[in-house]
Amino acid sequence: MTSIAIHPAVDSGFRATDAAFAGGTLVCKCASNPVKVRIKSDIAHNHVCGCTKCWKPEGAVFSVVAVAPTESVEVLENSNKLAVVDSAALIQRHACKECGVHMYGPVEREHAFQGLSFVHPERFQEGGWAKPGFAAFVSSIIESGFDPAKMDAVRAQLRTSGLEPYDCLNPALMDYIATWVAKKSGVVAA
Ligand SMILES: N[C@@H](CCC(=O)N[C@@H](CSCO)C(=O)NCC(=O)O)C(=O)O
Ligand SMILES: [Zn+2]
Ligand SMILES: [Zn+2]
Repeated sequence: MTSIAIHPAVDSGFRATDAAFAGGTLVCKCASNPVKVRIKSDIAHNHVCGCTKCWKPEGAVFSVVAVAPTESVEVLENSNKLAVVDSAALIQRHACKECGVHMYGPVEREHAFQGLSFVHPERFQEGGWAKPGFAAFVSSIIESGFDPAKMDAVRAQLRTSGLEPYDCLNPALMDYIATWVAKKSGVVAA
């Protein structure tokens, strides 16, 4: 059976991870004057995402995306090349206007993820970051034109790569969001 191009970092086997990884510098794809963004802490909840909004490298069906505290994010170079993709979205994805890479996406609105920024660790110039732990928004790949008849094959391939498929986020994050909502509404004590 032909395999599906999930994402280059997944399909080629993950690079070694380093428990001591404490951030690095994200670099866009521009050959000259690349945007550089420093992440001054480790990333968390790294996952592959099939949603239509996350940036994916050429040919990939999924993105690889994680979070870091927004206070750990600092644009180092060429900030003039950055623009927000969709100012109405929860995640304010700051993309390079020339090469299209999403460099960081802070959540500023009142939400369980407020204070976190979404980043694509494959753009770290350093190795060592934690590999993705699950697959999110898998059914959403159909919204980008993926053949619905191949969804069983996609989910099987994700599982083979150690990425349990979910059609939203994983249970830990969904429980985290629901707990935040329950505390905000008062049905659970804050
Ligand atoms: N079916 C939609 C889903 C889009 C979506 O909700 N994406 C998630 C995950 S992004 C990284 O995990 C999300 O939280 N989006 C918030 C936002 O994009 O601001 C689609 O595919 O478009
Ligand atoms: Zn660029
Ligand atoms: Zn996404």
